[in-house]
Amino acid sequence: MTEHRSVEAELAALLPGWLPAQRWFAGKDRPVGEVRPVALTVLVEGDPLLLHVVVEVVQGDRTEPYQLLVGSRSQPPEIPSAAWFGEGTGLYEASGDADLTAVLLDRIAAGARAGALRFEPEPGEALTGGLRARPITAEQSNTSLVYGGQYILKLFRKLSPGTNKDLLAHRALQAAGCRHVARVVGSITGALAGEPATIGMLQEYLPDAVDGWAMATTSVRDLMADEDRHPDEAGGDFAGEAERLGAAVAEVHADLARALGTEAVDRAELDRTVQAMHDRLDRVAAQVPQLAAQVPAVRAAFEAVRSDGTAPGPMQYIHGDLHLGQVLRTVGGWLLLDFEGEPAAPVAERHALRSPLRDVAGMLRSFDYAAQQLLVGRPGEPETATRALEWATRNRAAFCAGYAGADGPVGDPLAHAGLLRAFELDKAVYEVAYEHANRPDWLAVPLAAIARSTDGGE
Ligand SMILES: Nc1ncnc2c1ncn2[C@@H]1O[C@H](COP(=O)(O)OP(=O)(O)O)[C@@H](O)[C@H]1O
Ligand SMILES: O=P(O)(O)O[C@H]1O[C@H](CO)[C@@H](O[C@H]2O[C@H](CO)[C@@H](O)[C@H](O)[C@H]2O)[C@H](O)[C@H]1O
Repeated sequence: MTEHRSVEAELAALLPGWLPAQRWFAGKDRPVGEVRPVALTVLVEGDPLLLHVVVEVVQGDRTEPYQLLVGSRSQPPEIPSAAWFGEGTGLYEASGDADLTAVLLDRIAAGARAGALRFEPEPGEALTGGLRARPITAEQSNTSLVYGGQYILKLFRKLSPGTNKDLLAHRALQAAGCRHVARVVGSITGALAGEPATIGMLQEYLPDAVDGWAMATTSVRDLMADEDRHPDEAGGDFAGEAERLGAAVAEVHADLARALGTEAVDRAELDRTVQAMHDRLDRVAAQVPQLAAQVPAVRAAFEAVRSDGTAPGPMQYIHGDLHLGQVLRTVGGWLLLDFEGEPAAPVAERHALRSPLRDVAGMLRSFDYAAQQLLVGRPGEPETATRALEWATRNRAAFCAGYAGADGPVGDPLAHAGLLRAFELDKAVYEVAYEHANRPDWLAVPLAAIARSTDGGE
């Protein structure tokens, strides 16, 4: 068995090289300096060994805590090579080791404790233990494990003190009787600087659900397969689903407002909102030179919000990073997932009350992405580009109609055109930074959207 002290030293040496390659690592914008293991909890003792480890990642003047599951065993497990922290070290990220991760569900079912970690079922939940887990392979900001097709456990990678917003929003919506979220059945709480901090959320798993991104991009492909048809004539038309999705988002907004409260917007708040959009634009333009040409026009769209006198409706808890990959179509309707907000946003910002129009703007951007992703790496196909725009226009309109019809807190989103446009541009600016750091090939998608919007082309 490896001594835990030497594990700490090995992790401190290996993680600065390993962390930046992880999809869920949120600090890709600057180099990793020191990585300090600050809390080790033994979950499985002996050989194999499973440790829960909290590390502090130092990047210049920024220090952020992340969690890892660290495995070690004399018989190497069958796990992807990328899970090894370094060649020949014997230490690996253990979320893919099904023999070890079973213990997490069992501990939640038992309401167990381990060091500072508290494993708890939600009140009244009787959970089935003894299930093996497989990690979800999709690109994610966190790591999720599916237990026997029954439960899904999300391990939040970047940690923050208090109840994670995803858990908080899910619990509030569930208590409000909302039919558009998956049931929360348990949680894991750790400690950060002596304060409780959510580290995991267990939910019912919906095995037959399909995510909105897969459905929408299938519809786009179907359209492209027949060049004589328009989106409303294609067999795979998505507009009915887009409209139902709009209604689901409006209902979730109404439930969040009822459950967690609202705040009226005054002039000062509107000014802060506009200033925050300018500030983000400054930060992103400094990192991504390709944005430079659009900056003046984007600024003008932000300023128009100040002068056009449209109030963004009451502020409330919102989803915060809504896109087609965050919604699941089940036989019973649409579900919204992952209420954490933008992965890069500081925790106070994620919990801040905001205009629900931001979520509408996020989803409208996503319809644009679903259409434009086909053009990534295929410039110079004007016919395809026109048809992609047609698809996006139809589905964006259907989404807004669904939202308006379900009487969400802002009524008809299109009645707030100036603000909606500003929020969409602000989101696209965020996406420019996101793509620049994570998927440079896709940078053209938000850049083209900004160009279209500021040329008055949308
Ligand atoms: N309750 C669920 N049932 C089925 N699949 C789910 C469920 N919750 C999440 N998923 C799947 O897991 C993926 C990642 O979930 P998400 O909450 O967005 O994690 P992350 O915060 O890591 O992005 C989703 O895109 C979805 O495919
Ligand atoms: O789902 P996450 O919380 O990890 O969100 C991050 O990653 C998303 C990509 O996976 C990113 O979304 C952007 O790309 C999507 C297509 O892949 C598109 O549908 C979204 O509209 C677009 O914003 C998201 O911005 C980021 O926070």
